[in-house]
Amino acid sequence: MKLPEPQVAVLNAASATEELSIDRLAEEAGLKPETATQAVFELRDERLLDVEETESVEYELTEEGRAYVDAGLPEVRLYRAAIEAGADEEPVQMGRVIGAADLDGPEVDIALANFGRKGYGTIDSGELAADGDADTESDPEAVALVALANAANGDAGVDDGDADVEDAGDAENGGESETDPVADVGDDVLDQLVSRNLLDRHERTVRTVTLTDAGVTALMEGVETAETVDRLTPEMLASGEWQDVEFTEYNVEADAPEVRGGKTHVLRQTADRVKDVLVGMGFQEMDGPHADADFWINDCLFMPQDHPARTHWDRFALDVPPIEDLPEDLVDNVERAHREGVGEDGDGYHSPWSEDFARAIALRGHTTSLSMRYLSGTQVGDLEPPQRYFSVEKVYRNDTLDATHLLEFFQIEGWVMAENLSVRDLMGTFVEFYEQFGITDVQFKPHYNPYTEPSFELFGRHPTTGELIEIGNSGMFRDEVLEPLGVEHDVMAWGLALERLAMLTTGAEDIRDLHGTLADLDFLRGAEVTY
Ligand SMILES: N[C@@H](Cc1ccccc1)C(=O)O
Repeated sequence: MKLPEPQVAVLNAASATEELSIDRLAEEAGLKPETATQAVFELRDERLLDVEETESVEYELTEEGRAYVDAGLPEVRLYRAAIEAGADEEPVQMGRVIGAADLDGPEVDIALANFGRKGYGTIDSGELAADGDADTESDPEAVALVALANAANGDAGVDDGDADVEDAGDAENGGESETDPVADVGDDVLDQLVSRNLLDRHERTVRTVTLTDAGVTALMEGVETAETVDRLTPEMLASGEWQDVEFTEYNVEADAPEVRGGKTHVLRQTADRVKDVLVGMGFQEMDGPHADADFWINDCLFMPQDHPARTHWDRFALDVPPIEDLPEDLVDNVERAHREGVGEDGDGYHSPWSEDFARAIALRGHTTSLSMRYLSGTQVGDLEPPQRYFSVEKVYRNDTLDATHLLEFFQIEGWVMAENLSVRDLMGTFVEFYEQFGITDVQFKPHYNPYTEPSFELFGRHPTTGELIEIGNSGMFRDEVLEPLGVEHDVMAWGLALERLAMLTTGAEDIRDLHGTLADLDFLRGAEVTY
């Protein structure tokens, strides 16, 4: 087998039985660590080496920690001074003890806090009492500090002069098995020292390398240095060897790692396609506020104010001032429709109706609020038939998250105003729309909405599970909706779920695979829609 020189050196230095760190391998192979690291990974890719990663934790004394190694912990100094002042016999004036303990500035607070915490004594109305039996000699924090300092000094100068102390299970840096100083110190003591800012904790990844069976076999069969080199190394540059070597030719057919560029999310692709289709069918786009007055979200739709969907269970209410600008005539008309009904035989709800509630702001639970705004003439003026409007926008519902429900999702809202519309027009529109997405068996089920009559739910068959899933809701707006708005023609309308459409076109079985924090990236990368 022929390999580039650094790989040959690393392979020869590696062992099948002993785990070696990359630094150690680099040293034995006479390579710079970065050259060795690269060679290690190349050899791993060729399955000649195994690389194992372990997290190691290192502790380093801070400047403050080092200062206490010599001077003693402030609380220990305070205790000694207290004993000398006889505070184990009877309480002593605190100021006297502090003075004698030679504590300055911030050390005073540190000493007092830890003195109490460790039960060295008590402080009461300016007097300090010491517990004569306290054993400051074996204070775990003090003992640990000294042990860590000794270990760090022992190491210093041997390697890189780093005064680091490593946690258990690490066999590098010198290798000689001394007892691990950190292993004897309990985790809670280490945590305490870190939180007192006497120790710094560093986490790092240590990679250890062993030969694989294939690596051993390769070595036994003989590994030679390839005559050509495939890259420049720092060593070649430093020695000038680069001038004499022959470089390997590029293999433009070699496998390369897969590079994934960004792509438009399937939901966005679906939304864009929906817009294209609807514009192609003669629709114009609506827009409007995500947070809107309940008036537009519900009252205009003849939704009684005590309807369950309007309770705090389903609604995301917002703690903001109520809406001010509502057309007064419209407010009156809507109130009248709710209380008394419309037309000659209209009846209304005869239930209380509060304008304050109507003006309160919430996140919209459907984009039918936009349809109300547009139909009322407040957005683009009064509209003469025929008119077609749509939106593909986000709505918010306090639902329970599951395979078919999200708390935020996109609705494909739409309506058509014309003279003499029938249910056939409504159904025909959906058939034409869904055909553009390859969905040819839309099914209709009679339904009830307070604002449409008749109403229909739409269902589509899931391509992989074969189950019928609900994909939309629709109907012809009632007079109780249209009359207050001043609309004198028929209006058919709908709200379709964009995510459900995407489930049918991508085969996603769980809506959460499509978007949100739980989205399945592999699924999304592979999801292909041919819109
Ligand atoms: N607002 C309805 C959809 C709908 C809109 C317009 C008319 C009829 C139904 C929903 O969210 O389910």
